[in-house]
Amino acid sequence: TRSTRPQRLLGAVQKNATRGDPCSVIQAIDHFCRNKEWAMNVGDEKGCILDAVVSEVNPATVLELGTYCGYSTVRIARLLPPDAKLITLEFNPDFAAIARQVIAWAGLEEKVQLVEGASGDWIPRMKEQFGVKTFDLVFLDHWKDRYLPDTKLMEECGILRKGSVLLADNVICPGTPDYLEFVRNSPRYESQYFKSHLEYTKVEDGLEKSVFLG
Ligand SMILES: Cc1ncnc2c1ncn2[C@@H]1O[C@H](/C=C/CNC(=O)c2cc(-c3ccc(F)cc3)cc(O)c2O)[C@@H](O)[C@H]1O
Ligand SMILES: [Mg+2]
Repeated sequence: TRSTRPQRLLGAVQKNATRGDPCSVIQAIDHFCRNKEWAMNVGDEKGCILDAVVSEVNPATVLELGTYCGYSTVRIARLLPPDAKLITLEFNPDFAAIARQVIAWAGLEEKVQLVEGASGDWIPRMKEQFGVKTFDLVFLDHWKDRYLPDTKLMEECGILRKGSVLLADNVICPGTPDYLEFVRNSPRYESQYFKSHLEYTKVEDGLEKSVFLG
C-alpha cells in the first residue's frame, strides 16, 4: 500500500540528515516540505521565532501539545540545557511512531518524553506521572479548538506558574479565535503577537506569546 506523508517525511530525514545532528534533521524536513510535499510543521520562518522564545525563556520544563512528526520537538529540544525536560503529547499512534524516529535520528531521546494520548487526559496527570510541578514553557500546536479548553485545564491543574510562557502556533491560519480573544483580554495573561507566515507559504500566520501572570 502507498506510504503516508509522515513516512515519506521520515524517509527524507533518514536519507538526507546526519544522525545526531538536530540542525540537519530540521533542514531535511524543511527542504522536503518546501520542495516535495507541504506538511504542517511550524517551519523555518516561525521556527526562528520559536527558537528565540525558547532561548529567552531557557526552560527547565517544556510541554508540547501536538507532536505530529516531531519537527518542533527537535527545534525546541536542541536548544535545551542538559537536564531540561520536554514532554510532548500526541494521540495519533502512527504520527507518534514517526516522531519517535525523527527525535531519535536527531539524537535527542534523552531530553524528550513523547506521551501517546490526548492532552485533556494527560494534563491533569503531569504531576503524578512525570513529577513535573509546573512548566516554564508550553508550545500549543494541536487541534486549534483545543487551545482554549486545554489552557483553562492547565490553569485549573496548577501546572502553570507566575511567568510560565504559552506560545501558540497558527493563531491566524487556520486560526484560534476563541483562544486569541481569551489570552488577549484576560487580566491573567500578558500577550504578544509575532507576525509571520504559514509554514512554507506567503500566507499570513503568526505565533502568540502569552505570559501567565499567576
Ligand atoms: C487533543 C490532542 N491531544 C494530543 N494530540 C493531539 C490532539 N489534537 C491533535 N493532536 C495531534 O496534534 C497534531 C495536530 C495538529 C493540528 N494542526 C493543524 O491543524 C495545522 C494546520 C495547518 C494548516 C494551515 C493551512 C492549511 F490550508 C492547512 C493546514 C497549519 C498548522 O501549522 C497546523 O498546526 C496531530 O499530530 C494530531 O494527532
Ligand atoms: Mg501548527
